[in-house]
Amino acid sequence: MLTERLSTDMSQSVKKITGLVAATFTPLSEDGEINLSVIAPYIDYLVDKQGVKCVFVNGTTGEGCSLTVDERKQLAAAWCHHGKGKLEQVIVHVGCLSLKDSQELAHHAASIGANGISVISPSYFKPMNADALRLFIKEVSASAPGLPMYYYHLPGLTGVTLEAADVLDGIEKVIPSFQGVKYSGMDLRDLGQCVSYSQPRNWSVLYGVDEQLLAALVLGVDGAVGSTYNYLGRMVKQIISAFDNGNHSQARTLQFKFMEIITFARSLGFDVSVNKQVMSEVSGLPLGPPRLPLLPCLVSKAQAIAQKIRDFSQGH
Ligand SMILES: CC(=O)N[C@H](C=O)[C@@H](O)[C@H](O)[C@H](O)CO
Ligand SMILES: CC(=O)C(=O)O
Repeated sequence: MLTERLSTDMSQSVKKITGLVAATFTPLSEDGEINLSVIAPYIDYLVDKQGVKCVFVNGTTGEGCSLTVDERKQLAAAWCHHGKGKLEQVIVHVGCLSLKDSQELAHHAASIGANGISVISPSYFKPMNADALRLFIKEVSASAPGLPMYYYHLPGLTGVTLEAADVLDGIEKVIPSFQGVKYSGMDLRDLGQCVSYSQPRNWSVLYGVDEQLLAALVLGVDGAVGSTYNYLGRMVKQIISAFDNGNHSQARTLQFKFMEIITFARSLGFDVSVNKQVMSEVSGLPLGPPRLPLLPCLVSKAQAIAQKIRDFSQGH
């Protein structure tokens, strides 16, 4: 009964996610095991050094799909536990190829006090149409009916080309806990349609392509989830403030500088592995190597990118 009431009222009672959400990296030890001892200092770094108080755990950046269900539970629990009183939102990504695994992770996320869950489309057997994907998300949500559910749209990696706006259409009728979308696609028309559908429903639309955030802000997204907010959170907050204050030329100047960093990083082969090493270099946190099939990155590469980031942060 309580769950039912919660679910029905959810979209009005859940606070929108605004501002920046860091998509966290997963610390591994040199022998490839998850290294939970880094989570507490990692949270302090995000809050104190970057002013970022929301995290998205076990997503793309966190190599979620390369981890076991048990590892994902341990990581989610550590983020929730150490984040208590420090973080505002811990969103746990629970997407897996197996519905059962996703349900287990959703149920677990509710039991550890996560603030929300998110799910990516299965990508081996792909949903045939938006109905099939909505059904999958619904079945995951049913394992954590009291937790806000955010659809994670990432066509570039899943290969699922359904438009997010089609997935959202009518989804509130099947999933009472549905609360928005993390949009990591490039299609601004589809993104705009998601914003326009979400606004009257009080859902959150979070953008996920950091280097073109400004375009998404113009379209009215509520916030952003990204890997680079781990180490460029402070800078990107300035882009958002400039935009909010109507100082568009300042917002553009900063976004262009940000693009320059990403362009440089891409010229060196920027992937999650390089990104993770960059975060280790900038923050000093020992995040360790990535897990196969990602290959460890040359430290000199990450150092070159980290230097660019430092120059940028110091306003050069
Ligand atoms: C595919 C992927 O990992 N996207 C990240 C999150 O959505 C982004 O934060 C990118 O890492 C970032 O925009 C740099 O290209
Ligand atoms: C970047 C992002 O949102 C993710 O790592 O899942």
